[in-house]
Amino acid sequence: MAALCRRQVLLRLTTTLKERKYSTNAVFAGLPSFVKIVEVGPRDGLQNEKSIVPTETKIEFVNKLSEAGLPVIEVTSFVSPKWVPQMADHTEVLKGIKRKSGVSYAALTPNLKGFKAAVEAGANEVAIFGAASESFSKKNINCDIDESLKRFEEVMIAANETKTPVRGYVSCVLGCPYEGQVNPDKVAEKVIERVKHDIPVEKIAVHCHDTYGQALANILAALQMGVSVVDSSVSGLGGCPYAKGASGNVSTEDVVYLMNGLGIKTGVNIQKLIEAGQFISTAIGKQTQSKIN
Ligand SMILES: CC(C)(COP(=O)([O-])OP(=O)([O-])OC[C@H]1O[C@@H](n2cnc3c(N)ncnc32)[C@H](O)[C@@H]1OP(=O)([O-])[O-])[C@@H](O)C(=O)NCCC(=O)NCCSC(=O)C[C@@](C)(O)CC(=O)[O-]
Repeated sequence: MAALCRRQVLLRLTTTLKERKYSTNAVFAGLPSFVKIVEVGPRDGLQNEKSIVPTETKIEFVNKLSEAGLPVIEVTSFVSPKWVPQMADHTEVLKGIKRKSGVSYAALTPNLKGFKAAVEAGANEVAIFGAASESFSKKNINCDIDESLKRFEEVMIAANETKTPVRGYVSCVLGCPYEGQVNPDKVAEKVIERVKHDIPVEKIAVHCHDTYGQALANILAALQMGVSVVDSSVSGLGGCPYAKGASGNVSTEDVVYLMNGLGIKTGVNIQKLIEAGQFISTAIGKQTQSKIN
């Protein structure tokens, strides 16, 4: 009897979530009322594509994402073209996009050389990217963690001078494709709870790939811990060329659908987002990984 009641409650909740696609009331107490979505599709999504996506296609893709209402779009990366040929047209893409007021156009910068080029090309913000795993750090940026921190310090000093906002990625906080489990002392077992002691929770973002189908569950858990910035990639594009076996990011369409269901605002127009996803999926000849299309 009790089990039946629970099922009925769950069914009702599921139906309510579907009906409340555009609701403004948070269904669960304690969740943020607004979530900032950082769209990483043009960078994280396309960096792993085997054939080079034409620059014009990338520009149109970014423009469609801007029109969908995404507040931050990670457009490209200023990394070595020998390491990631797909991002070699970073400057042309950043200079070619139609900038929408209020949108921040971001770029990944592994070192000072990348930072200078990104700012010169018009990046509004940059991202440095380290790892909690020595193996991944070496595979991805060809140096150990200590050396990477020295490079990031140089970027931070330069960014301070130009007043460029910097975001910092820490890869592999929940596990490494080369080392497996990551030492909890390096990141802390309940990572958000631990990191919250040192960094205000509003400065923390989650960036989930969906390799094991756990991304949405992890995002919801993060929101319940006070996080309100979520990275995602339209159509679930992507993966990292230096992370063996990593699948694409959680799809932006799925994240926005979840937020709509929970009554959390994002400012994103889901229909335009779906169209942007269809555009890029067709352009690269891949099926969308999103459930919402
Ligand atoms: C970091 C480096 C550059 C070190 O690469 P390196 O070979 O050790 O660099 P180096 O300092 O020895 O220099 C070698 C050559 O690279 C050049 N170089 C040096 N820096 C740059 C630069 N910024 N842009 C362009 N060229 C650069 C430099 O000028 C030199 O040129 P050469 O004299 O041989 O002609 C390289 O390892 C690299 O580019 N790695 C990037 C790998 C990458 O982009 N991975 C994917 C992004 S990370 C990711 O996806 C994870 C994330 C962020 O999404 C979070 C998550 O999901 O976990």
